[in-house]
Amino acid sequence: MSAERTDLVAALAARRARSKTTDDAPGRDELLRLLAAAANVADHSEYEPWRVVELRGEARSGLGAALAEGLGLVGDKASSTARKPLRAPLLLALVVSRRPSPKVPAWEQEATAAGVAHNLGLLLDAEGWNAFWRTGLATRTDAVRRFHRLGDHEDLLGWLYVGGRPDPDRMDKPRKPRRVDGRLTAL
Ligand SMILES: Cc1cc2nc3c(=O)[nH]c(=O)nc-3n(C[C@H](O)[C@H](O)[C@H](O)COP(=O)(O)O)c2cc1C
Repeated sequence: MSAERTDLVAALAARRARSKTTDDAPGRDELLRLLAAAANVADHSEYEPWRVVELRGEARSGLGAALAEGLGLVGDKASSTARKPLRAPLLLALVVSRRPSPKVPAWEQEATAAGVAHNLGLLLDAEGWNAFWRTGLATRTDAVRRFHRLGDHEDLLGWLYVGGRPDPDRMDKPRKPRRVDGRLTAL
């Protein structure tokens, strides 16, 4: 096995979602570079049924308000929900953008979009950023759809909360290897 392939296995095994971030975040050029690699997924008929929306600065407060509205919250509950997107400097909204097709059903297009999202999270992690995929009960509410300007053929898959690592040189405790023996069966 080549060294590059071994690195990929190690990067996947080491990936973890860390919630604490600094205010540092990857810029647009870095995101485009990582996205170009993350987009290299299995994609039936190459519909590219996905897109990603960057939310920085005030846009995160707009999302917070939409989350509270989507859940019909008022008062303190609305305020605490509205603060949630401020936990990271950059949120990447993950959108499945389906195309009507007799050949490639919706679930296949969703699998492709989810693949891009997983890849992007992994690459951000491997490049030293924090990336935490979050959703919530408000994710597919009308208020949140409107905020992201989704079309009728689109749905959110959640957000990657992205930021810097407070102490990049600190080694994480090695995580227990995933137990997968019962998940690989044969017929
Ligand atoms: C579609 C999706 C939605 C998720 N939503 C949340 C969420 O809202 N809150 C949360 O704590 N974890 C959520 N997670 C799980 C975290 O992203 C993360 O996987 C989990 O905290 C375990 O950490 P790990 O990825 O390092 O194993 C979600 C994962 C996926 C794939």
